Amino acid sequence: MIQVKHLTKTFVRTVKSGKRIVKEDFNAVEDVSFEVGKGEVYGILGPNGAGKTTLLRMLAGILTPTSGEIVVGGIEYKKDKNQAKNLIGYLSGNTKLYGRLSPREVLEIFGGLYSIDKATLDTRIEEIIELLDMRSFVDNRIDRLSTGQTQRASIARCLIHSPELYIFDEPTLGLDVLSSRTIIDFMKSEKEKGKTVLYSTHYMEEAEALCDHIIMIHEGCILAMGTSDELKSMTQTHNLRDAFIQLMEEKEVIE
Ligand SMILES: Nc1ncnc2c1ncn2[C@@H]1O[C@H](COP(=O)(O)OP(=O)(O)OP(=O)(O)O)[C@@H](O)[C@H]1O
Repeated sequence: MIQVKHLTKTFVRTVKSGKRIVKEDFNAVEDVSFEVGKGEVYGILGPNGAGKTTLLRMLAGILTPTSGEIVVGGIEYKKDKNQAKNLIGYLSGNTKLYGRLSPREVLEIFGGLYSIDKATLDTRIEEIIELLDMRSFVDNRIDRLSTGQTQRASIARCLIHSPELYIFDEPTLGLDVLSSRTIIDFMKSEKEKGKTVLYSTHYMEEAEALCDHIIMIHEGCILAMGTSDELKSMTQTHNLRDAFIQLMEEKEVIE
């Protein structure tokens, strides 16, 4: 469903060198390659600043890579980015919804942006309300919703055009167990329908339970990737947290 080949993003950062402040290039994402098949759930794990958001923003077509290639559903970004982006539902880490509207009104506006006809849109909105358990708050103002309800409304907005690939940046960050559960169940049910999910998280136990494959990244590079069992056996650990710490320590020793 998505192929990522040698993806790199270089930013400029400011560093102090003696008494001088100098600018230098650094790679927030460096030579990252992987492939996610249809109907798979891939988790991207990494500490703060590892490059997860930068990577997902490039995959969602929001940020232009410095080098490398992205192919979504057989369509190369370089050839037709808009067509490729139509296959994607992207949830950013800082999605803001208009507080005075209700989730239903947001969905109607986004449906209009995708030129979905009224009857199809009404049916789609009903499906999404069921899927994300939004019935009790779908007609309330967004600025009066709880954090978990607001997050579900943000996810709902990404679903309106029935994308094939979900790219979610920390969808369960800061949510209680019940709100997280709704979103995790949603990702599982979409996988069963053949949809593909690529998402970032800091929650190792969640990734262990949900993901078919895990990509561990550190300082922009892939540390390791595989199933949770493969990562644990490769590091001779019993959980992903220990596997990750071990892989980071090994990398630091090599450097
Ligand atoms: N537009 C930008 N310009 C310069 N540097 C940037 C820019 N965006 C991100 N960075 C830097 O790139 C690195 C990776 O940031 P990124 O937000 O991708 O990490 P992350 O893994 O998502 O972190 P977190 O888990 O804290 O959200 C960081 O050092 C960050 O400061």
